[in-house]
Amino acid sequence: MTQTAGGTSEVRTPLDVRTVLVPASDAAAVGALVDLLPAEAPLSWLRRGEGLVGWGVAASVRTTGPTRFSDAAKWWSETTALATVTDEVEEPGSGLVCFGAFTFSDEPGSADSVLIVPEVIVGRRGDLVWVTTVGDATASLTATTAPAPPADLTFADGALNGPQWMTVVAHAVSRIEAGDLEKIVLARDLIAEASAPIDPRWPLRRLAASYPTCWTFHVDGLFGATPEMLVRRERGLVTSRVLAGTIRRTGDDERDLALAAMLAHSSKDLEEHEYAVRSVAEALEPYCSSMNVPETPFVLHLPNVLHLATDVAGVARDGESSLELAAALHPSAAVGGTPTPVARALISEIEGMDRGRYAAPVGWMDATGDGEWGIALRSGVIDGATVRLFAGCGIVGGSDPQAELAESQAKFVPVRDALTS
Ligand SMILES: C=C(O[C@@H]1C=C(C(=O)O)C=C[C@H]1O)C(=O)O
Repeated sequence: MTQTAGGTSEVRTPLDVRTVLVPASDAAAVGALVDLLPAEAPLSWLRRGEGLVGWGVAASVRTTGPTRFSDAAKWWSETTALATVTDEVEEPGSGLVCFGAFTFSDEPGSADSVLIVPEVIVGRRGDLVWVTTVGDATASLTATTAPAPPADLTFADGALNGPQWMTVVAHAVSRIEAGDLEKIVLARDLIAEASAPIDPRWPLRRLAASYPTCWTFHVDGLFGATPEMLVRRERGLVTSRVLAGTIRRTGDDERDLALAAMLAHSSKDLEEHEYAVRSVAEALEPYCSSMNVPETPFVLHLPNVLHLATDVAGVARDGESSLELAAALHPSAAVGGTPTPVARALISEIEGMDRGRYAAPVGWMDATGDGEWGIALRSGVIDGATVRLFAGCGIVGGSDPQAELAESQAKFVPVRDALTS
């Protein structure tokens, strides 16, 4: 049952949902959740082996344009209100759950936004493992056959080549220095082409293994391992992990530690970071009764890069769902810029490509509205034998186009390596 929100009213079939706990004796025998996924339309949200995987489509909705979040949220309220749910687990992520991915832009473009209710979901949190089925679906908890690697993969420039993109970055710097705006995030794309359709489980398994501290996702062709949590709502607690400010790792631990110290004191990176934190704190404030916004960022170590990071936390004031909070936060200055409207307009004017679902909320939500929405970074979109990869960089006054190009290369590494090695 796929619907287009805002269209004609259709008769909705109420969903019959059942969540059962996998007995502790069997839970240990369920291996990595990512290994349970079938090749056909797998859904994934995993970190350190915990999270949710799903498959099959019990219901879905597609939305576009400036009302894409509110249309999806309305559909979810209606869907949850109609459903019959038996849930013996009652953890965030048990019972009725949807996965979702949204477009970056308000402009209708090549991609749309989507919420999908899988027929089967398997969740793991600590020692708990549960299975949710919708309707007559049955769940198999055995590993599926291993996916094959992409065949004969080649990479090519996307919309702009490196020198063209550096010209765009230089133009943005001149606009910042002229006082038009303070920060803009500019992205670029690469196109990977295989000789046969690509099985998303290949990069997913590799990303989950190589980037355990990131959230490894796949929703409707969009996949990646993001280090950035736009918003999580769990039983009244709202948290967000804001990243901005990046240094490439060298592979030499001692040099990387020195780089981490440099990053923590780099005024350019601290400025870029401050804009991102402020945008999240200001957007969350109306929805929280109290908030904690640390004054100083920490350095997040990933295998390819180091980031300045700040964990913002708040207590939810009212009943806004995690998706409504994500809509209020998107796009934060970590992926848009400051001021947001000027940065968004300049992105569409000079970036030269359609971001699709890159740099927009991706994640899941349950019937209570609890959920996690990451920012779809370190990501790609699979379409048959083609993958479009994305990477972007925060630009402030004084940013060097050559250094930003190198930073974007480092941000392509997770998906690039996951496809090839
Ligand atoms: C835009 C991306 O990353 C964002 C930009 C960063 C930066 O410019 O330092 C760091 C983390 C992310 O917030 C990306 O990975 O594509």
